[in-house]
Amino acid sequence: MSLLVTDATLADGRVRDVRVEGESIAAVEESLDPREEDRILNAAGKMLFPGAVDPHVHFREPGFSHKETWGTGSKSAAAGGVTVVADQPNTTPPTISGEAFDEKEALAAESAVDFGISGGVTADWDPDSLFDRPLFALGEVFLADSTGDMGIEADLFADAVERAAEADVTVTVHAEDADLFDESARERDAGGTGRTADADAWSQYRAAEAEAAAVERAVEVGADSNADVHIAHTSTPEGVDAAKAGGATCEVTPHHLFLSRADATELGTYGRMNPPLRSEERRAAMWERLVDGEIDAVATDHAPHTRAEKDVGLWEAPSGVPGVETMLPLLLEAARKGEISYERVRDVTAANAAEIFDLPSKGRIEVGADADLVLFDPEESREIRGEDLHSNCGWTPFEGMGGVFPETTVVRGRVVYENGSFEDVSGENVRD
Ligand SMILES: NC(=O)N[C@@H](CC(=O)O)C(=O)O
Ligand SMILES: [Zn+2]
Ligand SMILES: [Zn+2]
Repeated sequence: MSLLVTDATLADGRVRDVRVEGESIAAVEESLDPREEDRILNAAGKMLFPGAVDPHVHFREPGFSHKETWGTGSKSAAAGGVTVVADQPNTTPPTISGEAFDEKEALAAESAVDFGISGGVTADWDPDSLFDRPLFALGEVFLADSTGDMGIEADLFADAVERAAEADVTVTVHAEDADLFDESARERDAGGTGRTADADAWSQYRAAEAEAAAVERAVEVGADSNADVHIAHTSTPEGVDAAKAGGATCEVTPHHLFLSRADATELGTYGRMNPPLRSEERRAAMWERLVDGEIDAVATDHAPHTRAEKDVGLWEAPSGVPGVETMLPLLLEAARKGEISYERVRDVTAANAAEIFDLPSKGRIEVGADADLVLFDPEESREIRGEDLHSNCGWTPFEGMGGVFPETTVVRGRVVYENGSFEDVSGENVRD
């Protein structure tokens, strides 16, 4: 199969024709002649980006198919322009052994987009069999409990980092120090359930200081073993600065860029996640660090839970929000408004994660790269609505905000999504 995308505007403003042969990009030229067998995608007036690489999703299988499946999660990814996802280990069973990895990989055959599977660490892990598998990364390694209660002790963390360094696998870290959580915040909870709860008490509880302290520890341990450390979902400028000072890479989620404690009261438990929403001032500082180039990548931490699970009190509700379908749309909307450049959006959603996680064929529109592509009309902004999205959870914390959504998403040369419809194709493990 061959595909010819004509007159596409690239992130840097160049207008190009792009020819796809098989799974790869074969040519990027000012003008290419169509061949008889070509499927033509007329991109006049539209922009073409490399498919986004999201190194942090929770697609919930095995164990929690009522929240999300590889089928629904990956469709949500494709409809949002994400062509590679990396799944996290807090499933049931947790991905802490070779056997658990194999079980998850079999389920991931349902994925509409390419995927990676990361291995986790608990006191019961089996590093020998786990490192025998093609891990996307070791992590997220939980320094404090989050969904799945996989928080680990300092000694085990140091052992795990050493093992990962020996295996040349990047370690991704959920960096919060539970010793610095403010237990007194529980008393300041005003009550209520679901939307009527006030998630600000959650932000007070999992205090901002707890992040930088844990990041500092993680980068120190990483330096001792000469390991590659990547800090997951940094939510504070202090956390980012500690990561960069320690030589680590880091990511930020869309919810820490586009939401803050100012939204927590309205969101209620639907705004409860780890790390929690931060002050408006810290949110703005994160945005600055993203635009400046200090934050390496945007990753969604797509963590769906059902409405029934969220419609309880603040301290009983599970942590996490969905986001894989709205990351690129929110960033493209910000670019449309001139708040960030298209080139920077391209880099933080695709090229940088591909580089950090060693995916040389992903994340760029160049001859020889995988033909993972997203086509969109940069002026076509619409309201984000939970009911329009494809995640099984059916809600979004970004309800009512503007987004520029993909029209067409291509994974290794195959159109997987076009104007609301999916084609029945399956993704592959990026490490196979
Ligand atoms: N971020 C969250 O609040 N929740 C995540 C786990 C995690 O990434 O910590 C989940 O799996 O639900
Ligand atoms: Zn986490
Ligand atoms: Zn996560």
